[in-house]
Amino acid sequence: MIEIDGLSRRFGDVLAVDDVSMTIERGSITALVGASGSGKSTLLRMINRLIEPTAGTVRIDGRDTATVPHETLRRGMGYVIQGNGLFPHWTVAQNIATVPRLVGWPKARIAARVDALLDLFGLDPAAYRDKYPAQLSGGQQQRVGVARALAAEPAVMLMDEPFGALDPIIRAQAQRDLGAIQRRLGTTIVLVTHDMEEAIRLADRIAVMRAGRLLQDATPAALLADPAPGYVAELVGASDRAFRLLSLRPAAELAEPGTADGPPLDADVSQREALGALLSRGADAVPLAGPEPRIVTLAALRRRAEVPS
Ligand SMILES: Nc1ncnc2c1ncn2[C@@H]1O[C@H](COP(=O)(O)OP(=O)(O)OP(=O)(O)O)[C@@H](O)[C@H]1O
Repeated sequence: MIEIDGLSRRFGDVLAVDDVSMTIERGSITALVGASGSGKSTLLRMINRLIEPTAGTVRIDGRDTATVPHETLRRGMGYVIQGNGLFPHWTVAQNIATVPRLVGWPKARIAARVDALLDLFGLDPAAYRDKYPAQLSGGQQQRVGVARALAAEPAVMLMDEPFGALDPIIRAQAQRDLGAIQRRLGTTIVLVTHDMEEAIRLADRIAVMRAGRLLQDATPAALLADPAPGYVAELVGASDRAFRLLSLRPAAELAEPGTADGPPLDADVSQREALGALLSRGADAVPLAGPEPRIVTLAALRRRAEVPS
């Protein structure tokens, strides 16, 4: 668990982070969102003390990070930045092995870990371990960057716009990879992003920052259903809120007994996908695959999408 308490950082006249307190549960993904200059990166970098706070504390599993030597703290946390920061003259394997080597893992354990991570990220170890970063696509480089940050099995991973430079399709793939790996390894992830869709898709909690202050820290569903008035409500987007709410939940949740025309939708589609099918079929109800005949109706979706004004 990461406990941030009264954390501030001043740069000259600028209060980049202003008295932020929040708790990040172990094994969760927290997204920091907000406009450019709102203090997201500064807050992130104070967690591993790449930036020293002007005031306040960060405790990790109860231990004040001010009492931990910088080296130890940073090696214990993965850190990924936009553009991946791979060493160009090192092979993929050498890049991934950076921290395990520093902390003195035996060679065989490092080699096994490198191959396991390449596998995990869908890169064939035999084909990729000896390549140099310039021989990889941008998406592959980014995956190697994330693999490197995960190499020494850090309990905490800090990510600053990790997917910012990727095109939309590769970005979606990278987000799915990260979600799957996080669930498998139980890593605690703090992620800075400009992209609200990314935050909604990936995060267990979304922290919205503005001018250094934390305005709201909530689950995606709570943020969409009940955003703080003003900036957060604007950011969440009044017109998109209904769609975003529907994209979070499965259609099966709203299923009722009955039959309707047309091919059944897969049992695991989201409510948003069910709405899409209803609109494109011009129907009031669509069938949903399953052992019993069941349908999702436009009326049920409409009730679900209603957000208090
Ligand atoms: N090293 C520094 N020296 C002086 N000012 C800084 C420094 N780092 C950040 N700032 C200022 O602190 C404020 C917050 O910056 P920060 O990079 O944390 O914002 P951000 O929300 O991450 O922005 P972006 O999304 O553009 O990366 C900005 O006004 C920035 O100019």
